[in-house]
Amino acid sequence: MAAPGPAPRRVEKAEPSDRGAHEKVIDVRGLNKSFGALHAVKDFGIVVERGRICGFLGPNGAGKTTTLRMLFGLLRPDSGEGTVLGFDVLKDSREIKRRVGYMTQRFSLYEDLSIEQNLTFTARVHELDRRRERVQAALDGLGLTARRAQLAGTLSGGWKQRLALAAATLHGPELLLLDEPTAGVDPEARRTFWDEIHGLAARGMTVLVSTHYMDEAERCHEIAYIAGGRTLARGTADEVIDASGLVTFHAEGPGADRLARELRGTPGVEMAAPFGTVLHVSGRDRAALEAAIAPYRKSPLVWSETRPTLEDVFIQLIHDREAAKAKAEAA
Ligand SMILES: Nc1ncnc2c1ncn2[C@@H]1O[C@H](COP(=O)(O)OP(=O)(O)OP(=O)(O)O)[C@@H](O)[C@H]1O
Repeated sequence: MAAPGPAPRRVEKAEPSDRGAHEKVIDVRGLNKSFGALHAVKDFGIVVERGRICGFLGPNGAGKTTTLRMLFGLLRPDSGEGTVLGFDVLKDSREIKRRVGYMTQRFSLYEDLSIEQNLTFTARVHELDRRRERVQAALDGLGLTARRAQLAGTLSGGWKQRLALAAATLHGPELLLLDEPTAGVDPEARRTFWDEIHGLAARGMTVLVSTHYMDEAERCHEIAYIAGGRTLARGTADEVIDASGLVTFHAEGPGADRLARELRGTPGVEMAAPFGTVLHVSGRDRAALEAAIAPYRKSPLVWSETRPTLEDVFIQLIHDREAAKAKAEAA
């Protein structure tokens, strides 16, 4: 498929040989996308360097899929600028698609084709050379050579996702955009999938992966958290936790988990949530928080200060957003 007119040039001058670890594989700013009256993505910007795994988090409807689709060139941003793999994100969608692997939220392969047929079909769609060789390498990589004739629809959820990953990487992309790749997959299969992601990143693949799982967020080199189309937090997990300014105490002992309701709404307590039999209580005003929990700091409960988790921070971010929204509506 020849593109009409002159071939797009990478905006950055770097050639493959001199592209180092700090190359900005994704470098976009001010991306906006609306669907009618709904402003789904607002002034989105992100830089992800080569070989990094960036987790993309946020509540349902936050704008993650829309952003991934814009970065892949499937959806044209209404405004914004920047590059993906050095190509202009607004103008060079064809070049970007050739070099990026995209795994959609739903299993998008053919369930009534065999594993091998799915991979061969994908190789044809990408007009790849050495198809047989590439498909064989993918089958070997998956450990599925013996089961090459098995229908994809008969695979377990975890294996389906690994097959989808093999299909998404068959054309040798430099960047992977993964949209909730392990949703509904059991913990062991998720772990295997993540080991593969880390293996790919160690070999120079850059990955932007959306997820709702906190353990997966913690397995990323860095994260971006968005809600209502806006980026609310960005950095490594430690940086995001530090920037939150949250102070967290946890209480253990009989009935600790049941204190959550009592403490919610008390001045100084911005979040109170049970985790099993343990209670997490967080706030940003240490003095007010300590005053709020003081009446309960007695036997048989054992209290200690703990580092906030990413989940504590994300819950906090959502509360802040809802409070700001309520205030704006009331004004
Ligand atoms: N093609 C479309 N037409 C109209 N509205 C859309 C379209 N695609 C997405 N939206 C809306 O844009 C908002 C953002 O959706 P998006 O799928 O990007 O969120 P998300 O963060 O990926 O959510 P989830 O975690 O549930 O997958 C939602 O309100 C969604 O309903």
